[in-house]
Amino acid sequence: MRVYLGCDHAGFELKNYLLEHLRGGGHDVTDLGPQEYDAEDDYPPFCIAAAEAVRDDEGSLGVVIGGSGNGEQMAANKVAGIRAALVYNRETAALAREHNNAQVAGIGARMHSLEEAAEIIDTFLATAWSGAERHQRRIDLLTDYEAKHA
Ligand SMILES: O=C(CO)[C@H](O)[C@H](O)COP(=O)(O)O
Repeated sequence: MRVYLGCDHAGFELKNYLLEHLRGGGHDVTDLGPQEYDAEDDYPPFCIAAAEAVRDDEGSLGVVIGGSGNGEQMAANKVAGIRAALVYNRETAALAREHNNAQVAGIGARMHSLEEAAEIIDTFLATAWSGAERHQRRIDLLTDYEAKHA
């Protein structure tokens, strides 16, 4: 799986942990930064860059990481066509793929151990979109709204 990562200072350690963990698991992982720890940095540019990379690479997935994952998920969702879901356990990670066909997971590094976060992200990456008609219908309604703002 091609995977794009972005974070802020609060997610920096987990981002680097996931980079090694996912590469060790055979994933093709691209780090959209930051490359250096900066306690004053801001998550939007890094998370938007990760979401844009996913948008431009059909079939890839992204992970955006912060303290809570909330703002990171919001940033990713600003990229047209991207569905980013906050994942906080294995079930929400699986449902984000099965029901929402989310291409990006947001996760809070302050909410989990490194190992637990890696398990959640492993689940997100390993779970397939169900393709169920009712879920596609709901996604289509979101896509329509995004296109028309009405
Ligand atoms: O989770 C986040 C956004 O949703 C950020 O990582 C968090 O707000 C950073 O906080 P601070 O600047 O106090 O370290």
